[in-house]
Amino acid sequence: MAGASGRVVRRWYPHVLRSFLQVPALQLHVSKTAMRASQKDFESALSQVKLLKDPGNEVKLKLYALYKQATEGPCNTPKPGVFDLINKAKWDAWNALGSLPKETARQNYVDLVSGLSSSSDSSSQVKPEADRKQRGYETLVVTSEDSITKIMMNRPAKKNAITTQMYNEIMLALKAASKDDSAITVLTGNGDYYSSGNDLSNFTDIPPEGIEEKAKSSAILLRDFVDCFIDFPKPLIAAVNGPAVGISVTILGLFDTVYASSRATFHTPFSHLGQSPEGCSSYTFPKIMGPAKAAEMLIFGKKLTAAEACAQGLVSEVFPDSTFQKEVWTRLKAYSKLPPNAMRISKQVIRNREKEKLHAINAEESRVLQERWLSDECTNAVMNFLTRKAKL
Ligand SMILES: CCCCCC/C=C/C(=O)SCCNC(=O)CCNC(=O)[C@H](O)C(C)(C)COP(=O)(O)OP(=O)(O)OC[C@H]1O[C@@H](n2cnc3c(N)ncnc32)[C@H](O)[C@@H]1OP(=O)(O)O
Repeated sequence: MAGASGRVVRRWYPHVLRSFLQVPALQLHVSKTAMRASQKDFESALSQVKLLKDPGNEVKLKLYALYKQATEGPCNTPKPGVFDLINKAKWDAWNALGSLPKETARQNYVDLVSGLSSSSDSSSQVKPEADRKQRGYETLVVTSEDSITKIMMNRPAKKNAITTQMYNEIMLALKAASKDDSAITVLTGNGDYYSSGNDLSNFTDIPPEGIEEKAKSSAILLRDFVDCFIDFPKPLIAAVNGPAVGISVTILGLFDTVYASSRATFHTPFSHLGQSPEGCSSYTFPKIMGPAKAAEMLIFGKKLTAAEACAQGLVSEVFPDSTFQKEVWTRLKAYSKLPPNAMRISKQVIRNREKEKLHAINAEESRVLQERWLSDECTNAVMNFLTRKAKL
């Protein structure tokens, strides 16, 4: 037991101490302004600190140490025992200030509080939309706030059908989100639909090399797209704001959590389109809901309500449509405050066991679809959709 507790202290404390000593305001020399903080400034900083939002343990330790040094001088109490973790951390922080003069400690305390107040003012301010929105996306709105990166599909007039450009932009946004400082990433849709799946007009853009080349490049795009979801390292949440079709449904099996509006439906009409399952759904769906239920969706195109999808394990929770946004974002903001490394590692432990398998399944599904796209069944179904209005 002694060994275990001792190890915890040794591993985290030097980090606290190091960062404590690196803060310029706390360095152990008398700065030009060090003698200027009056008792009044110090008292006002003491009142101000109570109004700040929680600055985190490291900063609280720094504040504690400076307060003690400013009011009592060098550390003068016995060192707490090794298992008294909190008091020992406080004692160590104070003791590390050595013989720093009381006036300097008072000034450093005032400087630190003043820095915290200005950064807390700017972080609580509602940032203008233009600042939060990441530039460079035409089919998405990508924002990062409250440790959450939100990727919103943004073709509401086309029910967020996924064009080649949107596939590419989603991949870019996921790659950027995997490296940014957000804790969690959310995919959602703008408007009444989550997404109507693959934009069927993708199939009309045939290159001079012919239809085979189109099928080949589409299979590569599909495989790369799904790979991004398999490999995404942080918790990935779908906020399914409305009906979802095709590939927007199948990839849900690769998300960590799926929240759905009560208005959402889940539909994979692959046979109707002369196509076959993708997004690793040939593996994830039978695993999630059992083979019989999966077959009804993937072979017969049965549409599920949100409640049915939840009962079958594809959806984590359903919220009434009228409160969907409010309830989901409140929940997500709470989750985004959990320790990000622990969440990442938990996801890795869950996902790594299956990663290789998922990549192999993705490759196989993409290969089969490449052939399907060249079939008469598929060509006719896509033509029927694209000419349906002309026929009316
Ligand atoms: C690189 C390739 C990878 C491929 C991966 C394989 C992926 C497979 C799939 O995703 S299969 C699923 C494909 N999706 C569909 O089959 C859905 C087709 N759309 C519909 O059935 C309907 O549009 C609807 C039920 C989604 C909505 O119906 P309704 O409410 O009546 O609205 P409209 O049909 O009038 O739609 C409005 C507007 O949007 C256009 N649109 C909607 N979905 C798509 C789509 N998937 N592809 C292309 N265009 C779509 C629709 O044509 C209307 O456009 P308009 O106003 O006429 O210009």
